[in-house]
Amino acid sequence: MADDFYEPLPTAVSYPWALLTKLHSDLLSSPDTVIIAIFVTIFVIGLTTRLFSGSESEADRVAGKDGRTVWLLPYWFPYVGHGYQFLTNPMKLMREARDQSTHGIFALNLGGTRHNIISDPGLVKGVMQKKESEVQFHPISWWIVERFFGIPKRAKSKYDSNWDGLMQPLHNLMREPHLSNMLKGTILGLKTNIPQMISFARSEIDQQPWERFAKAAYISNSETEIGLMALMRDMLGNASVPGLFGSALMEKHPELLHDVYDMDEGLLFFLMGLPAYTPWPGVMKAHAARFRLWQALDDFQMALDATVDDKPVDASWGDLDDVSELILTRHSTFKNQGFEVEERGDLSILWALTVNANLVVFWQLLYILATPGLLERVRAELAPFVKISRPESIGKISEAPKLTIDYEGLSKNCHLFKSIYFEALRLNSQPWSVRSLGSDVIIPSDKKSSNSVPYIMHKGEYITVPHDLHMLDPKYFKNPTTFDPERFLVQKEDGSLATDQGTIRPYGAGPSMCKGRIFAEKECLALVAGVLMFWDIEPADTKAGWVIPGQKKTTAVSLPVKEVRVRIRRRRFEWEE
Ligand code: HEM
Repeated sequence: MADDFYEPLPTAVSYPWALLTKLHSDLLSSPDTVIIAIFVTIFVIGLTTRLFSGSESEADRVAGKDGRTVWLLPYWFPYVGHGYQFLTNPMKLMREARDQSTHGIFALNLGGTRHNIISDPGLVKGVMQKKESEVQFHPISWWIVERFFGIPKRAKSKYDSNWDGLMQPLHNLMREPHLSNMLKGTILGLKTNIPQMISFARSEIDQQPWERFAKAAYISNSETEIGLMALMRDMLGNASVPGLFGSALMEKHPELLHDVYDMDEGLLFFLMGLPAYTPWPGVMKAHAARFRLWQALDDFQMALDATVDDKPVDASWGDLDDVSELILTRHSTFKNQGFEVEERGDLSILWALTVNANLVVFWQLLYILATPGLLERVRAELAPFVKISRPESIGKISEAPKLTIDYEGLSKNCHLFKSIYFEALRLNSQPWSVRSLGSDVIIPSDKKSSNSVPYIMHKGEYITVPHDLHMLDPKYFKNPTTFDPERFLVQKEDGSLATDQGTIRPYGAGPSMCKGRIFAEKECLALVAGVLMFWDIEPADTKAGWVIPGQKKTTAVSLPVKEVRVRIRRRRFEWEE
């Protein structure tokens, strides 16, 4: 029989400990309380981490020099740090931190690694002037090349020993006479394609490839409805890819550009190392696109090998005599230095050539069309440099009018038009420069900058410069999210106008800065100028008028969240009046 009178003797343990033990055993005695216990534990860990994780910027010394440590933003969970907020809304996190930091510099903990984030242009300059042995780009570059472009690991030593040889033709993109040589094909493509941009054909089979991808809808023999983003994106790609890689590659692989876009949308998945079978939307699509791109480019490299060796080449490749100096020089390094076909990384060139510039042209054009009164001013500025001449005609049949574009003249003399290009880049690009630290460093600020404080960072940490953080900073740009066509116009001492890019860095910074930036500027200006002078464009929804869509952030230049449908007609030229 149970002893109803039995009571345990009080134990001698201290009161708080007994209370905690009792609380713990009470909590675990029912399933609901297990859940509560988990939440309480998470809350306690979060609160403790939040209280002790941040660190103020303090005076420090490295290699005999004085400086300050970087302020670390407090976070809620150990190891994860700011990782969750960074993945879900990096700009919100960084904008708020930037606004709280004294000198446009702060640190985040991302998965256990410390990232020093810089937006102050003076400090950015200081970082970019450091030697590669201290502030390193190479390890990051190889990581991207391997993970994103899928270059096999085994090729690393070949890339290490041939890095300069492979980069040289890219540096040539910024030097004459190479630049003009390499631009020739693209400009020729634009001059040919712009007058034929719209076919006014009812049937898809008779439409241009860019019209099909942009979902052209026949309205009449002189008017078409079409998606502006998809149209502009492919118009540039259909000139620049044949311009550098020769015309056969895209003729044989008409889906090539769209495979690049699909692969680009999977950038994060590739960098996270997700395999193709990961059950997550977009992963398989990105892998499949990358696979097809490698197949196309491997075939292309084999055709170049055979041409150089005077061996038979599949007739569909033609004689490949329109492949640019850039691609041929890299091919000769790949071939002569024993790179296997599957190790040759020109996918990176194809990607860099197409993903950013192809979207900038859409934003440039849209801003010009959507801003009241701007189109007329721009057309007046462009008129001396874009000429459209009467076509040859035999009887009633006539060719398309001929277009000539003085692309040098556009860059040198069309200041309003160029200011709009910079403004489109400022508003819609999110270029980042990332470095790892090979030793403890002290980052000085630019002497001209208002901030003269040098900062100390330690070996193993990272420096990340999200240039958009500066490009949208109200301290530097008035009404930073509003399009201002004249933002980059300056008046010279003699009263004439010029364009000044100022402190924006849409092409990144330092030694890794975009090698295609001059090429990009010229092709973007040429396409938009040609289209504006040749075609009349109106919003498809005349009631709603022009609407600038929100931005979907990508690797560097944003996509619109929604396509902009427009109606296009050919302009009437003076000989038709
Ligand atoms: C408006 C269009 C373009 C924009 C906004 C742009 C932007 C960028 C950015 C942000 C970077 C990384 C910079 C860094 O790490 O600091 C980059 C790198 C690069 N871009 Fe561009 N780019 C454009 C067009 C082009 C074109 C047309 C080419 C021609 C092939 C090109 C070739 C390259 C190359 C080769 C690199 C790698 C440079 C290196 O690692 O040394 N880009 N670009």
